[in-house]
Formats: sequence, C-alpha cells, structure tokens
Amino acid sequence: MTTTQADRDLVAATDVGDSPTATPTPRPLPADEVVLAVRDVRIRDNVGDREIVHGVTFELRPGQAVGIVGESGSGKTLTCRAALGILPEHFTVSGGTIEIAGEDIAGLTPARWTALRGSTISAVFQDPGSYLNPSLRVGAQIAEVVRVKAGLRRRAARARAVELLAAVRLRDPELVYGQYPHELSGGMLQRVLIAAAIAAGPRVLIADEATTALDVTVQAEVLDLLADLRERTGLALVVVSHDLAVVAQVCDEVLVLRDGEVVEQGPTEQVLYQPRHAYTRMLIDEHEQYGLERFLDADADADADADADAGTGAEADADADGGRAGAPARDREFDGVR
Ligand SMILES: Nc1ncnc2c1ncn2[C@@H]1O[C@H](COP(=O)(O)OP(=O)(O)OP(=O)(O)O)[C@@H](O)[C@H]1O
Repeated sequence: MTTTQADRDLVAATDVGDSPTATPTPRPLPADEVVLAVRDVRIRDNVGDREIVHGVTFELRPGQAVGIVGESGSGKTLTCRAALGILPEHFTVSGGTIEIAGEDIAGLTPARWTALRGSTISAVFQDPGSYLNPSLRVGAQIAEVVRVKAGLRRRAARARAVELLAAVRLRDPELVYGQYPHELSGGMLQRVLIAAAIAAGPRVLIADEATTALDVTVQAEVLDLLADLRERTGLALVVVSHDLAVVAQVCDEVLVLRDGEVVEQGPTEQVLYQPRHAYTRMLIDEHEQYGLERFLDADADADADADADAGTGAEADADADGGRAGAPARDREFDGVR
C-alpha cells in the first residue's frame, strides 16, 4: 500500500498539535474503566451516497487488545479513523457513538481533539519512514512530541526521548537518538514511531497494519513489543490487520469485517480456531497454507536472531522502497490474490 495524503493525515493523530497549551492532564482511570467504546458505529460516504461501515461495536479496557480483520476495503481503516476523529473529508459517522475515556467524540472541539490525540488515543501505521521528517534526527522528533504533549523542558524531553527509545527495545538508544530516519531499518523506524506514539502516555494505541511492511521475524518482535507495553503499562490496543496470524498473536477479541459488516466477533481463540461464519473460515483457509501458528516459529527465530534488528539496520535495504519490499514473499503472494 502506498502512502496517500489521507494516510499522512492519520499521523496527525499522533503529532504534537499546534499549541503547548493544549497539553492535557491525564485523568487517572480505574483498571476496569472503558478507555474506548465503539457502539454500533456507522460510517457514510457522503459523495458516493452510501454507507460503508454498517455498525461496529467493541469496548476496550486497560490492557485489552481487540483485533479487526477483513479483506482490503472492508472498512478497517475507516473505523480507526473514526475513533481518531480523522475521517476523510466526505465521510461522516452517520450512526452510533464513540467514547474515548468516557468522552463522547461527537461534541469534541478541534482543541479538545488535539489534547486527546497522542495523550489518550494514539496510532501507528504501515510504512513508518513516510511519517518521520527525513531531515531531522529521530530522537529530536520524539523529544518534540514529549516537549509539547507532556510539557517537559528541552533537556528533560531529550532524556525522556532516550528512555522511550530504550523502552521500545532499541539497542544503544543514545546512538539511535542522533540518527536520521534513512540510517534506520524498517523495524527500527517502526519502533521509533511506537516510541513517539506512546510518548505522552496514551491509554489506547491503534496499530493499523503497523507490522505489515516488516519481514516476518521483525514483525514478530514488534508485536511482542506491543504485547509487552500492554502488559507493563495497561496500554489498550486496537490491532488492524489483514493477517489473521498477527491478531492471533496479540489480541483477546477479534472482529471480522466484510464489506463494512461485522460477520463474526468474539474471543480470538473462538473466532480463529472455531469460526462460525463461512467468511471467517474462508479467511482462515487462505492463511492455512502459511499457518496461523507461524508466529510460534517466528518467535523462536526472533530469539535466535535477536541482534538482527536491534541496532544493525540489517534489513534497511529491504525496506528501502517505502515498505512493501520488506514484506515477505508470503505477503506479496497473498496481496496478489486479493
Ligand atoms: N479517502 C477515501 N476516499 C474514497 N474512498 C475511500 C477512502 N478511504 C476509504 N475509502 C473506501 O472505503 C472503503 C473502506 O476502506 P478502508 O480503508 O476502511 O478499508 P480497509 O479494510 O482498511 O482496507 P485496506 O486493508 O485496503 O486498508 C473502501 O471501499 C475504500 O475504497
């Protein structure tokens, strides 16, 4: 998938906004409070005069992870954009409600959105390189998010940025801090973007095809990182993927979307291992040749190859064309038949 202007708009969801005065003060939430509630959400294309998403419902509490799967065009990304308040211009939420940490997004002002994005809800996407400024050192870009969103002074923001780079398991974070995006591999760039996305301590992170462009071993490492953040910090995750194995690795619950309709929803094990709907079975059958279990193997490989992505930039060349070249042949074949 190439990066479109609309995709770049998505990154505005994690950027620093326009004013330090927008810096929010996070309100502590009890562990059982719903951090994201999507209730019967419908999304309409006002130009095409048709409803694209026909009622999506899920709730996320701290530390939970929900997966949204479905073929290309099924409405996964639009659902995420709705939750981030960044639907493309001619799309609207035409039904249902979305609440972020108890706040109904319907009445949010632009200033309130700026305060919420990054600090309460944040996002990472495919093709991380295109979301970073190529002429700025990556550490400085994270420090800027910290400075504006968390209100830290420059020196403290720098220190916090280095901590964040360490938290996303980048070896030698001081070195990485001073590097430019082109010096980093695809897997390292995705970790940098995750560091930026969690810089202001959001409660919900939306990962929309965030590992799709990475080779399978690095993909497993990044998913493991997300799972770890979720466990350690209570970060709630929305994981969007056309790849059922990604969801199988990370999520408690899964929604299967077909043409904007949820055809099946439930605990991941139940949906992926005892699917009830023919469409879910078809998606699983398509993966059968690769195996939903492949991440177990990838984990083993990841242990063995732990050095491959932690500072060497080994797969940088593979990602050099903007992401898809870094995808394994398996994914390219799969994309080809959809
Ligand atoms: N900016 C846009 N302008 C016009 N149509 C759009 C736009 N964004 C999405 N659509 C349409 O809305 C539908 C749902 O798109 P969406 O991007 O949510 O699907 P998806 O499941 O995320 O697919 P993919 O995996 O390919 O990203 C598709 O038919 C798509 O063509």
